[in-house]
Amino acid sequence: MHCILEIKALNKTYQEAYALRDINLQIESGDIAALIGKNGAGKTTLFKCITEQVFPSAGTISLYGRQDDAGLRKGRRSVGAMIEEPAFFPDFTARQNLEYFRQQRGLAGKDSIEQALKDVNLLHAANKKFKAFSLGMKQRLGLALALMTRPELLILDEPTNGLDPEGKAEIRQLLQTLNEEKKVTILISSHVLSELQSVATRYIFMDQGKIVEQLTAEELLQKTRRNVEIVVDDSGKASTVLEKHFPGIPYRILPGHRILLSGGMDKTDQLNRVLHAQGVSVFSIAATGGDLEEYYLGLLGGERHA
Ligand SMILES: Nc1ncnc2c1ncn2[C@@H]1O[C@H](COP(=O)(O)OP(=O)(O)OP(=O)(O)O)[C@@H](O)[C@H]1O
Repeated sequence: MHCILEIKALNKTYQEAYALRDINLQIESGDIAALIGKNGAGKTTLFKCITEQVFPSAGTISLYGRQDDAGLRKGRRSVGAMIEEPAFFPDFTARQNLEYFRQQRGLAGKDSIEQALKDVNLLHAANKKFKAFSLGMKQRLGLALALMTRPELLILDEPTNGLDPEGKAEIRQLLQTLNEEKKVTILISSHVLSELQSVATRYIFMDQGKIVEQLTAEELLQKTRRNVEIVVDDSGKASTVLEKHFPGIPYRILPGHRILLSGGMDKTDQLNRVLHAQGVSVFSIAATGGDLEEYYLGLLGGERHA
């Protein structure tokens, strides 16, 4: 693991209004870092600063340890981005569209087109006109364009926006494959936490231009783990033991000899020991993951997303 991107004390103002305020951030190679925040939180502006589509008002950006102009220019060649919808030509095929951008951007090697189409599972539709694509296919073609430079860091601004659940799952699967097999580090934004929770390794929560919290996926899970589920041979006997020895922990008996405790995360060893000592066989005892969406709403407020 090494640091690919480092941002220090970054500010961006538009007509004196802060779009970004004192952003400090590090992205390590191998991360799938999810930038989560409501509309207007500053996600797109941050991405545009990294890709030099807008200029920061203050602060520094380093790519691969370099923040000088030449170093940043070199580093940006290893960054692929899909920030706003690329303006594909409706009457061009997928392949023709990519060829147009390959020439426009002066990218070497036509094989980059085939590889990018393959990476996003669009080879079968390479000769289909863009206007005949579904929204999910359009998004994947945008992703292919971002992948044509074989980036080490991929920046994606709400790539699942407007997609149906199947389209969202497809993009998630693609990102996971790119990350695991091609070792692409990914910085991705969304305003829906639940969309990213199965793939992200790190969460960066933004609100009103500021980073309000940064957590690894593991830390987020720890924070939201509240319940303990126990599987026993005899739930009736187990409930008697719980009431006698752990009167402060509310519980519910579930089908399949399961008992769900509201709390007790710090007492799993003790629970195990006491139940065994009282003649109850414990087959498993585990913390259950909490509701990450709830955590996000608690942190940032706002509406619940599906
Ligand atoms: N070109 C601009 N001129 C003036 N203000 C801008 C400009 N671009 C963005 N802003 C403002 O900066 C703030 C951050 O916007 P930004 O688009 O970065 O948020 P976001 O988190 O990406 O939101 P969304 O989820 O809606 O894309 C907002 O208040 C927005 O109105």
